[in-house]
Order: sequence, then C-alpha cells, then structure tokens
Amino acid sequence: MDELLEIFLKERKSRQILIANYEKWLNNIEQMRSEKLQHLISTNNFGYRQNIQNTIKPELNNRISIANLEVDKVHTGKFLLCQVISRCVKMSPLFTLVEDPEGDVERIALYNWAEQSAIPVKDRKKVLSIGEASKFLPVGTKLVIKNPYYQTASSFDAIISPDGPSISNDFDVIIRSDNPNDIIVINKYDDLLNNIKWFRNLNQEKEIINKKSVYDKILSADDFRQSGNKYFVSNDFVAACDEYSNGIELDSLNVTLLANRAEAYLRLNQFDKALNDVEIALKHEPDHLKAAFRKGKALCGLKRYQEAIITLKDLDLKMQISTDSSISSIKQSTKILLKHAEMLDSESRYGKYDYIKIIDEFCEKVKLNQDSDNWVCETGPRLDHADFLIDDIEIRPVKKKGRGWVSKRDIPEGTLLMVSKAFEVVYGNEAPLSYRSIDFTSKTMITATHSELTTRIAQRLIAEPDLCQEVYKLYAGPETENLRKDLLYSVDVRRIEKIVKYNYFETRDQWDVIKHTKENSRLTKDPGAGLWILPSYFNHSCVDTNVEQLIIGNMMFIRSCRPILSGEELILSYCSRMDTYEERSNSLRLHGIKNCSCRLCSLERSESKKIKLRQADILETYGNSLGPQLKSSLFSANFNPSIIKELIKLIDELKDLRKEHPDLEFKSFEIKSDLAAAYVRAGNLRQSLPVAKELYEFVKNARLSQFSSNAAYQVASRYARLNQMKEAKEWWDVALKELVEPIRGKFNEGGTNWRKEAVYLAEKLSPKMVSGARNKDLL
Ligand SMILES: C[S@@+](CC[C@H](N)C(=O)[O-])C[C@H]1O[C@@H](n2cnc3c(N)ncnc32)[C@H](O)[C@@H]1O
Repeated sequence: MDELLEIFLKERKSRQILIANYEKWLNNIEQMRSEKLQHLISTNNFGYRQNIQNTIKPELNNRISIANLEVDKVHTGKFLLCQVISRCVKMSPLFTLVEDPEGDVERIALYNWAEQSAIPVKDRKKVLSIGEASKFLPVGTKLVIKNPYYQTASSFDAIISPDGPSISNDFDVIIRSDNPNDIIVINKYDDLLNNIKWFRNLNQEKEIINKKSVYDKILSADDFRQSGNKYFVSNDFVAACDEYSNGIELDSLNVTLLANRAEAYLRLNQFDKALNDVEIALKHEPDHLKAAFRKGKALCGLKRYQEAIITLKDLDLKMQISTDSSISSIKQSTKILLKHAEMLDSESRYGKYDYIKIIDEFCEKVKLNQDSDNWVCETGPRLDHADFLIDDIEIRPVKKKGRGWVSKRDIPEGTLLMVSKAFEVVYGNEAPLSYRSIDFTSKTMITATHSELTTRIAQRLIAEPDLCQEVYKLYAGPETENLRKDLLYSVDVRRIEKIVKYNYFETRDQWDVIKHTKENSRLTKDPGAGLWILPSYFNHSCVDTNVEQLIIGNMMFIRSCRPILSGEELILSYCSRMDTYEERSNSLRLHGIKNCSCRLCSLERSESKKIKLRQADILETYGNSLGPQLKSSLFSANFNPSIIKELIKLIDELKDLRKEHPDLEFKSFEIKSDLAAAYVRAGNLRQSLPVAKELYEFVKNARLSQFSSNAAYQVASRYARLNQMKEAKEWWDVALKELVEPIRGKFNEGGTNWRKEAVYLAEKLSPKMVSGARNKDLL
C-alpha cells in the first residue's frame, strides 16, 4: 500500500498519457453492451436542479492550477478554471477530462450535477450513451470548479470491471465535486476569461442541455403543473419539484402548485420545504384539505408530533361535519395518519414501541425480487418510527476518548436507552460496485458502500443545509481541522468521508430474514453501512461492554446489557471479541483506535511469547487438521470417535493457558461446539448435554447475544431427543427469550402470556428454529 501511495505522490501522468488513457476508456465503454455496465448504476436517483448561476464572482487570485492540487485535500476557497477537452460518461458521477490554462490535464467527477429531469425517464436507470452524456458538458465548455477536492479513486479500467477495483492496484487521482453550486459554467464573454490564454483554443461545441429551452413553448403556470404531475406519477419527484417551482415562479400564490410541490418535497423527505409550501397555501385557502393533510405529514417528518396531532385532529373534525362524499379517501387517510402521529409521539416520549408491528414491517420490506437483487419495496427495509432518548444519559467529555455517553443515574439491565433512525443507510445491493477511493491517512480503501453512503449524506445536506451542523459535529479523525464558520452549511465531502469512516455501523442481517441466494449475492458480499447520529457518540471496548445495539432495518435500538451505575461510561463494541487480537486491532484501527485498552487487549498484549505461540499452535492444529477432519466425517460412515479425546485435549489446554482469566477465554468456543456435535455423532447424547450447556453459559457470559438463542435451542433439542420433555421445554423457553428479549426488552417475571408474542416474533425472525422446535414437540 505504501508503494501505491508513493506512486500517487510522484508526478502526475503526462497530458498525453492521460488523454490517451481516457480516450481508450471511452472506446471500451462504447463497445460494451449496456447490460455489462449495469453494476455501475446506483439505486440512488437523486437529481439536483442548479440554482441560477452564482452571482459571487471567483477572484482570479484564488485560482489554483491542476499542477498545484494536493492529493486528499479539499482546496477550500480556491477554484479551478478549466475547459472540457473530451466527451463525458455518466455513471453515479459525470466523468470527463479537463485541461487548465497551463495545459495540465485531469479527469473530473461531478456528483449531483447532471439534472435528473434532463435525462429521459426511460434512461434514468441506465448508463447513458456517451453522446447523450456529453450534452451535459460539451467539449470546449469552460468551467469553474470551486473548492476542488483532489482524491484517489478507481482507475478508469477498474471502474468498468464487473468486480470493481481491488485494493492492490487500479487507483488513480481525480478531481471531485459533490456540490452542484460549486460548479459554474462560464460564458465565453465572461470577464474572468479576459486575460486567460488556453493551451488549446477550443470553442464550446454545442449548447449545454438546458431544460428551459426544452420548454420554450410552455408559458402558463398550469402547463408547469401538468408537466410536474407527469414527473410525479413516474416517481421523479425532483423533476416534479422543478416543474412546480417553474409554475410558482409565474404564479406565486397558486395553492394547487404549492400543495403539489409540498407532496413532492415530502416524497424527497424535505420536510421543511414541504411545511413552508403548505403554510403559504393554507394562509390563502385555510380549507384546503390536502394542504392540511400534508402539513400533518411534514410535521411528523420534522418530529413535531404534537403539532401534527393537533393539525390532523382539526382536519378530521372539519371533515366529519362535511357531507361531501368525494372526500372519503382523504378522510380515511387522515385517520390513519393521525394514528401514526400518535404512535410516533408515544414512541418518542415514552420509548413505547410496538415490536410486533416493527418486525412485521421489517419482514415485509426486507423482501427481494426473485430475479434481481433489488428490494421489492422500493425503499428497502427503511422504517418510519420515532427516535427516543432516555433522560438518564448524556454526552460528556471522556478521558482519552473525546466525548462519550455517560449515565446520570443507576440504570437497570435491559433498559431501552436510545432509539435512533439512520441519518442515511446504504444496503449492500444499493451501491454501484464501480466507484471506490482511498483514505490516505489510514491507507485503507473506502468501499463502494461507504462511498455511496458519503454521496447520499452529501445529497441530503445539499437539500437540507440545516442538517450540516449535527453531522459535522461528529468525530472526523485527529487530522481533520475544525470547520470554518463560513463553511458550516456547505457540503464538504472529504469531511463526510471521514465522518463515515469513524462513525459508521454495519447493517448486517442478524436473523435469517434475508434469504441469501446467488442472485442477491451483493447483499451477502457487502453488509451495508449507515450513519446514526446519537449512537455515534458511544465509545468502544472489546469486552466489559454495558450496552448493546440492535439494528432493525434503519432503526437502531440501544439497551443496557447489565446494570449500570451513575457516572459510568456507556460502552459498546465496534468489533467481535471472538476475533483474534490482530483482527480486532485491524478493525479498530479503521475506527481510529490505535491501542485499545480494554481488559482483553491489555491481557493479550501482556501474554508471553510462549503462551501466544502455544495458542496459535493449538488453533492451527484445530483449523487445519481436526476441524476439517471432523466436519467431513460428521455425516459420513468414517467418523472416528477418538477425535473427541483430541478435541477435549485442545480445549483443556486453551483453558489452562488463560486460567487466570477464565472469562476472557474465547478461543475454545468453536472447538467446543464441534465437540458437542461429535458427541451427538458418536451417539452419546448425554455427554453432549453438559458441553452444550457450557456453550450456552459461555455465550451468555461473553454477551454474544447473537449466538445465545441458538445455544439454548441446542440444549433443548438434546433434551428432546433424550425424551426429557420437561427440561426440553424449559430450555426452549430460554431460547425464545434469548431471541426476542434483545428486541423488545425483558418479559415480566412469572407471566405466561409472553410465549405467544415470543413465538410470533421467532417465527418471523428464525423460522428454521421454530419449525425444528415444532417437529420436536417443543411448542
Ligand atoms: C464513533 S466515535 C465515538 C465518539 C467520539 N469519542 C467523539 O468524541 O465523538 C469513535 C472515536 O472515538 C474514540 N474512541 C472510541 N473508543 C475508544 C477507545 N476505547 N479508546 C480510545 N479512543 C476511543 C476514537 O477516537 C474513535 O475514532
């Protein structure tokens, strides 16, 4: 990796090589069939309408040339003056090649710049032909790119390879911009160009796509309304907003246009803007039912649930008096939305969640199309529930760790502390595989999912700059400078990249809800990642954690997993304690933790070389010889029972090596579960029972909650096979609770009604386990 960085840091490729490479790449793309390029398309169809060009003129003394760009840096306050010298390719970003007046050449990636509405609806999910894409920036176009970010990213060839680039090669540098307001197309008569001499004299070849020219004939606000409606029904809400806005420009108090645009904003989750529109509409037409209904929706989106309830109750009352039969549908929708608002209100105020409903919604939304890896429900498993924060915890400075969550009072085990909806989340099947980059400071690759997550966060901030503050407050690494006050509301993609790097959570499916098949292998390959704002303030420890997070779709639930004392820091784990020290250290380094000081890491650092070598030896014997030997013989005739003794020997030795710290002995876990299976295979169920119980105790003590339900179920199954049904059922109850309690909290002691709810949830989350239990007469 270091060599790779050195190559980048050396001189940039010459102008001739860059041009030749780019042209070769264009030719390759032109020759590829479009279906071969499908992996380049993200499911993210954000489009952006540029504001009328910036009135603030860039000052020539802030111009930076390509030769002076530094890698891994946003050149804040500077701008690059350049002209387009080749054709464009439109993937997630719009790619093209530019040269500056000095004649230096570089490729650029403009995100969010090409207007969705300028692309025909039928082509939006395709890679556009080069001819079509080039209409966005014809050869000869003069551009100002403000705050240019020079980034290491996938090389051209790697982008079109179906698997994307690999870590070892295939990287290049690129100028990136995510904020469309940072790109200015310069008119050839612009003063800025007065004393500029270009290396090559290129005139702009064609007109740039300009939506207004397409609609020259449209004159009335109503024409824009109709055109907006067309976009709306084709689910292109960005273009619909554009059209309604054009209409509103002509007729600023057109209530229908305002109400329609509000609905389009609602679909884009831009609740502030939606509320603004309906409030103007309602001022002029207080009885506009749809506007009032949308006001309720916008207030829910803005988490102003009480106001939403009042608005919807008023509306409901108004409609009850009315005898107009044409409003029956909105009447019904209002009742449903009112109920939803009341639910959100109770969730956010009291932390009362209907877990059955949530799991039902999740299981419904998590379905994938049979023949593709797209979600059946277009939004994927994104749920609409409220955030909650218990009053008993707060963010405080924590020694050597920056900030962290600390308890203000004693908190019992199993308490729901926080529920947080993802700020943004990207599932493994949603990221285009093509576009990755390198984080220079940690020398690691930014995966396609992280790259897509960054892009989506940037898009959300472009649409709602007020949200910048809460995102930019998050930890962005030791090397990231404080954000300048004047840039607090601007989109800084490099900072967002860092924030994602240090604060992301993976979105693994922890139950068997998503069926991993070959078709949806992208979900399996890449678990997906999300940014959750308040949970980002939890610090890490490999062991001795006191809180646990559970992700259902885009909702994160955080509970205490043991009693917590007032003043204690709340800690969760960023990695698995079952991993080796090296594996954990690598993954912690990515999270910005160099030397974890938890009990496990401290112990493993202090253990003698001799102990470490012996542990490694044992694990190697197991991993390379005994483990595979057992797995291949478990279901065949050549099972040799003597393997049992050997497994016991390894387990005993591992235990002995950690005898001073038995609770930190995690390495024998897998061997123990093999031992339990070997006893069963040898027909010795009785002997397998204590091992299975020990495994359960082990995962319980180690707080490996993802394994504890299955561990308890294994004990239940063995009792069932021994016909000890009383014990079997008791253990089945344990398995059920272990599966369900991390989600819904502890059941009341002594009650019996709990089983119905638990079985209902278990059937959804772990259908295989429930059908197994049913076959064994456990329920
Ligand atoms: C997700 S943030 C946690 C919140 C962070 N402490 C803050 O001030 O915003 C992750 C960062 O917190 C710090 N951190 C978390 N756990 C730590 C630990 N066990 N030891 C040292 N630093 C830790 C590291 O700087 C890490 O990159």
